[in-house]
Amino acid sequence: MSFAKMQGLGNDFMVVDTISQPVFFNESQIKKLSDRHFGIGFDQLLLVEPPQQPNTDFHYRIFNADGKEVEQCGNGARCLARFVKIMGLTWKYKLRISTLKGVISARMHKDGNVTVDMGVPNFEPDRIPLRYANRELNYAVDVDGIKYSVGAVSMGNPHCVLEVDDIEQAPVERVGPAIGQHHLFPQQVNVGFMQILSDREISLRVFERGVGETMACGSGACAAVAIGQLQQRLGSKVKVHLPGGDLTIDWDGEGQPLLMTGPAEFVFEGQIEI
Ligand SMILES: N[C@@H](CCC[C@H](N)C(=O)O)C(=O)O
Repeated sequence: MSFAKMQGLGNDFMVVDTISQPVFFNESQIKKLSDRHFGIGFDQLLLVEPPQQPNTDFHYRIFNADGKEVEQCGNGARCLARFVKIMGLTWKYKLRISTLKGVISARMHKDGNVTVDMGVPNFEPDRIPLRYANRELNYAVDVDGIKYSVGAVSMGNPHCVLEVDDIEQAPVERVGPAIGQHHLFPQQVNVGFMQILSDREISLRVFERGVGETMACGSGACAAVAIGQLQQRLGSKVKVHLPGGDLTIDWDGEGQPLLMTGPAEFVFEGQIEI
């Protein structure tokens, strides 16, 4: 089976074209392949499938390194758009791609950057899902007797965001997994730690569900900007500094889709027997 290794700001992917080579991966195969010592090594496996809905070009499936299928991956969407172009699966520069949670669209720029319309964020607790009766700007989440105040949103996948004073000192490895698996989030949650630098610039680290801390999280960047803007701390165009590099997020406010722009790079291709 042929695959490509791709990365978007260091969030890395194994990408497989299942249109020309029908393949199936089970959870334990994905876990093994994602291993950075015994496998290929990646944060997510991305599968390109034939379109399943009218007016779409491809269907896109996403699996975390732990082998579980998820709904959304922003950095992956940019890589997938470049993959189908590089592999000659399309001649288009604008694509509509269905995922588990809806349709996203991607536009490729001449400089190699890709803009993805990540859809309209949903702040209703039952859609995140989050076990709180009413929608609030901040929710209290108790971890070992300490109450953390978090904003929460669904970008198709669940996110919560905590504000920190110093991104370098953020307790990502300690608090990330505790909130990520907190009973208030029945499907677990991606946990973002955001330092607001100005109304148009933030630093962000994300402890991703099913992976751990990654170099970048595209849907996490969208979540942080949406939450920061609703709290009236951020403007409509925000540069997000992640450990692996920068994304630009544009958002015109509630009810509007978020646009994410950033790079997507092909690293190498290979063949494996599965
Ligand atoms: N890295 C991604 C998000 C991947 C999925 C996430 N770990 C989840 O479980 O929801 C991104 O760039 O958005």
